[in-house]
Amino acid sequence: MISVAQALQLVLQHKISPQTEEVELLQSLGRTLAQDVTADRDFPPFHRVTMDGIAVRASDFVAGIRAFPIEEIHAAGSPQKTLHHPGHCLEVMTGAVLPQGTDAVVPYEECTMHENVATVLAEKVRAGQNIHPQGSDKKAGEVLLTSGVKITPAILGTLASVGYAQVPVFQLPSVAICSTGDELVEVQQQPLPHQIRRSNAYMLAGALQQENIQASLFHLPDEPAIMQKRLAKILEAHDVLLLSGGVSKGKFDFLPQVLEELGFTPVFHKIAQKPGKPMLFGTLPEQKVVFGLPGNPVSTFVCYQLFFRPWLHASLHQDHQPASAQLTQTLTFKPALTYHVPVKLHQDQGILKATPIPTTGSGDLTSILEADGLLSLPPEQENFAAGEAFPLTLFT
Ligand SMILES: Nc1nc2c(c(=O)[nH]1)N[C@H]1C(S)=C(S)[C@@H](COP(=O)(O)OP(=O)(O)OC[C@H]3O[C@@H](n4cnc5c(N)ncnc54)[C@H](O)[C@@H]3O)O[C@H]1N2
Ligand code: MOO
Ligand SMILES: [Mg+2]
Repeated sequence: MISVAQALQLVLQHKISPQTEEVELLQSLGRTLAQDVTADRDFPPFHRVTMDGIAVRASDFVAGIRAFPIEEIHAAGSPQKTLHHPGHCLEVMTGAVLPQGTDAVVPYEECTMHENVATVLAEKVRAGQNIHPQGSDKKAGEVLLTSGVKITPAILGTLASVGYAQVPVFQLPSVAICSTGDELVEVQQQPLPHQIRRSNAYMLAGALQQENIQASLFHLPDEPAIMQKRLAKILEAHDVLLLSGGVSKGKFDFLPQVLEELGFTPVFHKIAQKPGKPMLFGTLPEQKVVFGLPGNPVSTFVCYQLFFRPWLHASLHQDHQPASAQLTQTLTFKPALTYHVPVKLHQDQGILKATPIPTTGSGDLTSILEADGLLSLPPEQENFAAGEAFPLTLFT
């Protein structure tokens, strides 16, 4: 059986290379930028006044002048004005272009204004004060955003400031989520005593919505001929199959065989991990990718977080930041499997601490309600001490 690290490496080797598309600025939130973005002009584009007050020459103040006749009032949004006479000033508003011939702004709070003369009360006025110099944040042509970043509200603002009404982003794959199993009924149905509702499909659809992907939902009965026919149809319109259930050893776990008949090339089946051991991964003709997630709800979720999400982010050229956290209590786990423990996180004196959430196993969906992520305890160890740090996967 392959290790978690080997499985991840194989999954990442099958990342796709999406095309780019342009979307409207507001539609780009949460998407992945597909191009570097440079400053179209200096940031700020002019010497920007940062306080409402008067603009003067600092040398006039140093020479002893305190009463400055006001030549004009200069609002933000007006073209640059000029100071015509030494010893005079202009009233200026925050956001205005610093008037030519001035080099300091004294706020109203440090002046008295009387009959068109501003008297400076401050003890000091130095050149450059209350001015945001042109190009001091970024110079025209400098890279502001790099391709591969996930677009946040701050990035939206930056894109707006450089004129991106349309934003180049990577196209998202079209994903079909298929639940399998004759014990499953629709959410609105009242299950019979031997049935359950097909919750995995919605959990996966929700996780994908957080990635801006609107997946299509399907259900396959445990009947190979019907499964094959439906999957062939589903594959006509989708790049990725996210399957839940039907991949283990059961007499009705038909997926591996059905996929094979559709031209499936398995990359791996089974990973040395708990939960999620029976996971199946492979490809279909036309570069389609199949994730066969084990049906137990926690296994489904864990395999989504540990393998599908990194695959998606790598395909979209997004960076991945490895994380870790310290166990707060001692654990023992003997099988030679990576043990993914759902944990609740907290900070303690700047250190991220992870407390395992009690669970009855991978069928216990409620165990991940409280969880912030998974701590992955390595297979070569049996005892895990409080205070030891392990790799952490944060849930979305
Ligand atoms: N003899 C063995 N039996 C099992 C093994 C094994 O190695 N040898 N592995 C166990 C592990 S671990 C898991 S995980 C499961 C995986 O099973 P499948 O992927 O085949 O999934 P199913 O058999 O279809 O279902 C398992 C379980 O999950 C429930 N389920 C399935 N789909 C949904 C859904 N959409 N929403 C909610 N719950 C769902 C299903 O009712 C079953 O209870 O196999 C073990 N067995
Ligand atoms: O390992 Mo299974 O994935 O625990 O239920
Ligand atoms: Mg099964």
